[in-house]
Amino acid sequence: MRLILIACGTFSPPTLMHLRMFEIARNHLMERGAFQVIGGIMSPVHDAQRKPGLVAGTHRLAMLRLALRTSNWIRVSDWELQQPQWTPTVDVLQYHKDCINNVMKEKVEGRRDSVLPEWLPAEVTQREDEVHVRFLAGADLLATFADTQLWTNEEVETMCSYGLVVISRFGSNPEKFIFESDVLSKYSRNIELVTNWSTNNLSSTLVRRLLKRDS
Ligand SMILES: Nc1ncnc2c1ncn2[C@@H]1O[C@H](COP(=O)(O)OP(=O)(O)OP(=O)(O)O)[C@@H](O)[C@H]1O
Ligand SMILES: NC(=O)c1ccc[n+]([C@@H]2O[C@H](COP(=O)(O)O)[C@@H](O)[C@H]2O)c1
Repeated sequence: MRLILIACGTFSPPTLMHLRMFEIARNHLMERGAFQVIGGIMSPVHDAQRKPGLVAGTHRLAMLRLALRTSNWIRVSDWELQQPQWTPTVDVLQYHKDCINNVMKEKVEGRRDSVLPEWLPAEVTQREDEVHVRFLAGADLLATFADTQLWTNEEVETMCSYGLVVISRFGSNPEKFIFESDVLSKYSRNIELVTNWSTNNLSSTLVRRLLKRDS
């Protein structure tokens, strides 16, 4: 099964752990044998999210591009930043999935109408079998699914239908969290939990704090 992993987040700033998250997920899925991870997408959130410490999207995009210079499979998508306002994550997944399907359809029909986006892996058009999109997140983001102020039940269901790949994070207990959520339990087969054995509590918040102190 061909798969593209997409991670949405603030990336303010991007850290080594954001990149490690992709590598850990891809290694795990490839070892399982059933998946061929053909690409990774990092989608920085719109400035309208207004989270404290969120630097301007142009800077976050530039930092992500620099961070991903040496990666041959993870790319940045600026689609969220280009929108007039914040986009719910289900729509971000839908947009990228539709775009992949369109490009594949054009290839099958011998057309080349659309300009290929920078985040689209070349492998997409090399075969005709479906490319699945899965949401990649740390366990702390999964935990926010319980907050009905942030996510509706329908959104959580849609996210689970795409499939989730969740990387363990210090202080989070995703197994317990899934068990305690009716929706997540229902879709537990679509949630791939991956243990990060080289635990590292690096976060953008910590980097911002240290930078502010010049340390
Ligand atoms: N150390 C880590 N281990 C596992 N996942 C991580 C780690 N750091 C970030 N992530 C994941 O990366 C994604 C994007 O994170 P985001 O930039 O939104 O927040 P953050 O890195 O936790 O930063 P902040 O400290 O500003 O909240 C999320 O899914 C988050 O769970
Ligand atoms: N309902 C939603 O679609 C929803 C809710 C909360 C966070 N998110 C996304 O999760 C990512 C991380 O956001 P926070 O940094 O606020 O946890 C962002 O990309 C944000 O857009 C989406």
